[in-house]
Amino acid sequence: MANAHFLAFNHLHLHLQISSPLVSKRVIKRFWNCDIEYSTNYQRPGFLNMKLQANGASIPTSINTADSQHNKTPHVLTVAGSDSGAGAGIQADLKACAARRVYCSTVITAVTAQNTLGVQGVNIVPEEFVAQQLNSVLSDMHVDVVKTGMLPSLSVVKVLCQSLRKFPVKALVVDPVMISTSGDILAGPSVLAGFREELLPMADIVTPNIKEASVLLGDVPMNSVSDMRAAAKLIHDLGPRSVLVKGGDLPNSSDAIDIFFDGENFYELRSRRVNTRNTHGTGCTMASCIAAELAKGSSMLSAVKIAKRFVETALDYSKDLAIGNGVQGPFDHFLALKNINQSSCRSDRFKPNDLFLYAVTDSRMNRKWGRSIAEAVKAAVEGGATIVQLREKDAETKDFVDAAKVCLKICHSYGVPLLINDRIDVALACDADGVHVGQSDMPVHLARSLLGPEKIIGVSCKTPEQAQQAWVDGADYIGSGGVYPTNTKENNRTIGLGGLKEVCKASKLPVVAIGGIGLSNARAVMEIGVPSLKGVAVVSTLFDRECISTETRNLHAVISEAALLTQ
Ligand SMILES: Nc1ncnc2c1ncn2[C@@H]1O[C@H](COP(=O)(O)OP(=O)(O)O)[C@@H](O)[C@H]1O
Ligand SMILES: Cc1ncc(COP(=O)(O)O)c(N)n1
Ligand SMILES: [Mg+2]
Repeated sequence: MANAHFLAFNHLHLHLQISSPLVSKRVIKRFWNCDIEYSTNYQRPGFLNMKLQANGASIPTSINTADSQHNKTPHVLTVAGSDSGAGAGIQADLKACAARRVYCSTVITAVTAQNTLGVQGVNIVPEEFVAQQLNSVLSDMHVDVVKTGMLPSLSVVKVLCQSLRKFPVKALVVDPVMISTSGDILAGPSVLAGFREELLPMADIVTPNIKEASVLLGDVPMNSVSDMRAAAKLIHDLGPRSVLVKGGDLPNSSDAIDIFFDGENFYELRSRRVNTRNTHGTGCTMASCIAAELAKGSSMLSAVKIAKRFVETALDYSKDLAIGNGVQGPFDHFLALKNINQSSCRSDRFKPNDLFLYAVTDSRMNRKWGRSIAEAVKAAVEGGATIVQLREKDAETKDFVDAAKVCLKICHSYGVPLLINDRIDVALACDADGVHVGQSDMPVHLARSLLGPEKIIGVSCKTPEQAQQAWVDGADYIGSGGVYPTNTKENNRTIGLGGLKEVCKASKLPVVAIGGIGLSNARAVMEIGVPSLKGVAVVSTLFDRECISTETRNLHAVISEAALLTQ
């Protein structure tokens, strides 16, 4: 708030009221002969919306405090201890911030030897070195929000408060970590004075669990939601702008209930209690997630609600993870670990030769011959298809996802990748191996950011320019055609063998030829003699036939012979 320089009115009583979702307190400062009353906060990062009142007039004002260089990446600094088991502490904070898409820097206050059984050792970082880390980060990087976790000594608390006075930030989230859930002491009673007298009055929110709330208030009993409410009010009296008393460890409670108090109103935040042993690090994650949302510009209440929903979702997803042998395991912030199950995963990523005999399904043909998608796919892989693409233009989404899951199992049992045509959402929902997109479907670079680095992305290209672009955009292969006229795709320009050859020559990616290819012309296609051409893709040649597996075997024989001859 060094921005009061625009106040040129001398000898006036100025009343500045800045609309404030975060800060309810008003800070009064004296500049020259003016009394300026204001409260700070931002609705959007970098903007202060305020009302300036002078001599009965009221002027709404918005000050842009952003300095353009600094306003781009939301940034949380966590000041906390390291947990070698990586469920709590600095490691949880980094994961929570990354999952909430906020940059996180780290000042380490202690290194703990810790696992799912408990804390085996603590090594405190000397306070001068904590100060040095704080100075390194805060003097160089623009930090939006500071979040504190394990502060192992009074001197570390003091060093932190000094740094915060020297480098003010937009919000301070204090998780008053004192005792781990395993019962181990992470900060001794000497720290309490530092919390009460110095740190809490600077905090925008403090987030004790029930044990910590009890300790902060001199060991008051904490057995019920009404005890939590009373504690929230008393802790608020210690100076923080808001308080969240977390009830994860409340005895005999079928729901997970937290009490949020902003100095005026109480909010009882309730979620179902997830039945799991994997709750190590919930408190650290909660505080980091609140900090991350504040850094992005949320109001405090909304940040707390998002954080609670995030923890609940992550616990539910991770309820069966088996990491460590102790009573309390870590959870998965990225909701991704349990799908990495070796049996359902293909051992290799994409290989160009997977394109050799590429089967593309067609729902009309399956209807005509009275078969399900899964039956058609099974017959094609039995006959030797080396990759399958589900191209279901008129399927209902739910039916498509269900069928894709079944097809994925079938394909994987043969070591064959399964791709989905066009529908990134369906590919994500069934965890298919990848997608094939056309020039007017989802752009390849966006498909890549949605699907991640390991999925296969193919794109249809008719020209050398499109082939070059596919490479730049991060595709894995291109499909080029129609080589011959076809009924499967309306208004599809035929590029002929000449066009295919041009594309193959220009392509740094492997190519599969498509369009009107069958037993009679597959050999001519394979014989164009450009090394990037790896195979042929077919629809009617396999699926508009009585016996799919026989047709697949026959086509396999033809292209194998052609491949041998062109080697
Ligand atoms: N089993 C659970 N199911 C759902 N939410 C939980 C569970 N355990 C804890 N939480 C939530 O996780 C957050 C952290 O709370 P808590 O575990 O009490 O803190 P701490 O980890 O500091 O002891 C709170 O929002 C709490 O309600
Ligand atoms: C380094 C460190 N920081 C914080 C906690 C608290 O986490 P929890 O309350 O889930 O045990 C911890 N166990 N270790
Ligand atoms: Mg916990």
